[in-house]
Amino acid sequence: MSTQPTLAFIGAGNMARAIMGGLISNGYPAANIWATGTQLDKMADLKQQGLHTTTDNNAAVAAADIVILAVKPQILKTVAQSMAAVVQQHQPLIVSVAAGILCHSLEQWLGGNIALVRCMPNTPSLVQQGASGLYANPQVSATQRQQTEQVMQATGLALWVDKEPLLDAVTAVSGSGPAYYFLIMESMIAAGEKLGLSREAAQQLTIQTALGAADMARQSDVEPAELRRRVCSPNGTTEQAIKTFIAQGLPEIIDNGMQACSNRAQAMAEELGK
Ligand SMILES: NC(=O)C1=CN([C@@H]2O[C@H](COP(=O)(O)OP(=O)(O)OC[C@H]3O[C@@H](n4cnc5c(N)ncnc54)[C@H](OP(=O)(O)O)[C@@H]3O)[C@@H](O)[C@H]2O)C=CC1
Ligand SMILES: O=C(O)[C@@H]1CCC=N1
Repeated sequence: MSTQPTLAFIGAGNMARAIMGGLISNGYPAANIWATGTQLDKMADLKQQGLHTTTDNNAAVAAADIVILAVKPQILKTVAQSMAAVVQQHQPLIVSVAAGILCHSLEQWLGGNIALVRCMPNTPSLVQQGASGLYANPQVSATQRQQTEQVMQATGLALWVDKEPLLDAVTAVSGSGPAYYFLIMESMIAAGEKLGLSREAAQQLTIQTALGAADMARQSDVEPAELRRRVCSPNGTTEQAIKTFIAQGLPEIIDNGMQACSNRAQAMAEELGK
C-alpha cells in the first residue's frame, strides 16, 4: 500500500475486527490503527498487536485521517452526534459500514457538509477474501476515494456503486451473503453425517467443496450455471440432487431471502434514520 492513512475504528466488534485483521495480515501498520469500544479490557488483544485502543471516541477521531463507523446501526445516531464537534473541527473522511443508515442521516448527525463513504463489507475480510460495496457522497475527493479503495482492497474485493440504494442490493448479495453459505455448509455437513460420514469428514469435504467451487467459478470464463451443468451427468447422481432442489423451490427461496434482506435495510433507514 503506497499511502497509509491513520484509521480509527469506532466500535471494535465482529466487522471492525474482520477488517482490522485483514489489514494487519496484509502488512498495514498496527500503529496506524485506532480501535474504540466501551471497555478497554475487551480490546486487550488489539493493544497487544500494537493498535491504539481507547474508550474515548473523540480521541480516536482526532488522531485519524479516516474514521470507520462500525457500531450497531441502532446506536449510530447517538455515537455520531457525540463526535460531531471533533469531526467538524478535524474533518477526517468518514466511512460508515452500518447497514441501512443513509448518507443523509449521517451527514445531519455529524453536523453537515462532511466527506462520507458508505461501505458494505463482509466478515471474510478477516482472511482477505472480503467483498465490499462502496458509495461516496459528492464531498469525497479523488484522493479520499483512492485511499478508501486501497484500505478495503487490502481485505479483498472493493467495488464502487454510483447510486446509494444499490448498497441495499450489495448487503443482500455479499454483506449478509457469508451467512447464507455458512447455512448451506451447516446443512450439507448435517446431511453428510446422516448419510454415514463422521462429522469431521463431512465438514472437511463440505468446506473444501465450497472453496473449490468458488475458486473454479472465479477462474472460469463461463458462468456458474454452465459449471453446474458440467457436474450433472445425464441421468446421474447430481441431476437427481439438482432436480430435487429446483422442484422444492431453492431458487425462489434464495430470491425471497435476499429480498427480505434488502427490505430490512430500507426499513432500518426509515426506523433509525430520523
Ligand atoms: N457483522 C457483519 O457481518 C457485518 C456488519 N456490518 C455492520 O457493522 C456494524 C457493526 O456490526 P458488528 O461488528 O456485527 O457488531 P458488534 O456488536 O460485533 O460490534 C459493535 C461494537 O461496537 C462497540 N460499541 C458499542 N457502543 C459503543 C460506543 N459508544 N463507542 C464505541 N464503540 C461502541 C461494541 O463494544 P462493546 O461490546 O464494548 O459494547 C461492539 O464491539 C453494524 O453497523 C453492521 O450493520 C456490515 C457488514 C457486515
Ligand atoms: O445482519 C446485519 O444487519 C449485518 C449487515 C450485513 C451483515 N450483517
